[in-house]
Amino acid sequence: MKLYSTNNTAASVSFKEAVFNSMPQDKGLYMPVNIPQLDPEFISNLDKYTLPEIAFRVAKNLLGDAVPEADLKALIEDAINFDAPVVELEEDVYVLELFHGPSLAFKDFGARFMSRIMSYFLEAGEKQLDVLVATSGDTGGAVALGFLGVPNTRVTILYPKGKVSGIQEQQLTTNGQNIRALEVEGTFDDCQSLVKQAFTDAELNAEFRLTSANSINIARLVPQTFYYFNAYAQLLRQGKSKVVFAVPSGNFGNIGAGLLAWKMGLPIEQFIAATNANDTVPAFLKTGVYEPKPSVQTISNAMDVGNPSNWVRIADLFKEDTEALKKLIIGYSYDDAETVTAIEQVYDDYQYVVCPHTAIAWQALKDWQIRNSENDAAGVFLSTAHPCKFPDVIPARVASKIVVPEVVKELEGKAKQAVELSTDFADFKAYLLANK
Ligand SMILES: N[C@@H](CCOP(=O)(O)O)C(=O)O
Repeated sequence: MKLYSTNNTAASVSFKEAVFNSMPQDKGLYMPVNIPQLDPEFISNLDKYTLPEIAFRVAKNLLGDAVPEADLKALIEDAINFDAPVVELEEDVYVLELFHGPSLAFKDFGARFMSRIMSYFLEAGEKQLDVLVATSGDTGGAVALGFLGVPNTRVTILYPKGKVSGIQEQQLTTNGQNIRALEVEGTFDDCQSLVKQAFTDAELNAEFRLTSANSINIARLVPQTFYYFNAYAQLLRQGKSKVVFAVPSGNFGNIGAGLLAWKMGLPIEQFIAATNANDTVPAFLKTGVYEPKPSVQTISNAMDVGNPSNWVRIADLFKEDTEALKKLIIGYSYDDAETVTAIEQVYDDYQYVVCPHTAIAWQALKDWQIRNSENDAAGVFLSTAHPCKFPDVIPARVASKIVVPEVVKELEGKAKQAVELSTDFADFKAYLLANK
């Protein structure tokens, strides 16, 4: 597998280099030079395969010989050791539950695969890997658990103070060992820009071996393609072969992975990019003007991203063909009041509790289906996090129905360990240098 930079298509690095560099020095993002099509026979017979089998075939198709087959198989079986069921709620409305991993969010796919691939590539005696990660809520917890105790790695999580849920904060800040948390007096975008600046800082790069666990790292996107194929496999088992995916979207890594799956030949008819008030992409899809704005705080906090990192990858996939992009991806955005209404509606219609991000995707799917009533594709909305992570923003009558998993109960009483930080890069740099 070779990858280029979205800012320089002539550059070419190996998968291992792309994983460790995270992003090219020219500030673009890595993209595969080739996105090989999977055998159509395999795709039309996906229903015969298990999730680990599908994941292996998809990963092998993308990575080529970057990891020997037996090692790749073992790595996937270890990383993706939880399910991603598609549940039918009504005719042609399905939820893809992506919250059955240890941090109860879809980020477990990316974080667990990434920690294992990095650990696999790290050689004995090499310098410690310093993993930097910015989070608006869910990435941080998944990365913390994915890397906890992984030898020769240290994770530094930056999160916006007061803008993540109580359980998300506990997941980020109570781990100790090789995981540390920085509580930034700013937004997710501030956290993300501190991390990105660190990657281009000569002094920090000389001192540390820096890498990122955000979806700017291609190792996060590869495993996120698996569940699109696996969802299709489940639909095939129910006699459905046409599909539309509604994807809760913040940093656009999730939908970016779906588009990679589509490029590999998965017959997805439509992507619905569902956002909260941070509607940079839906606004672009309507007006043609791409105008990142500072993020605003919402109750679907993990999607509070004003300048989505992965949009450059998506634009790159379509090169100059904006019309094709706009045809395949439709954008919808909702404010907090609409989000709460959607949570209540989902509960009233199906006695099913969703998190605020998932509610937005459901609403977008329903709105799309109303406008496209002649289309008989199965509509699948992605459930990106377990609702128990957001008890305070879900109306009490619905929240009272949530069954809280054991892993959350275990967080109770654990002490928060976090260092407060300003949004000034000089402070972040000083912290890193003083805490080697
Ligand atoms: N939604 C994210 C924000 C970071 O996005 P990522 O996909 O680049 O890690 C979060 O929950 O932290």
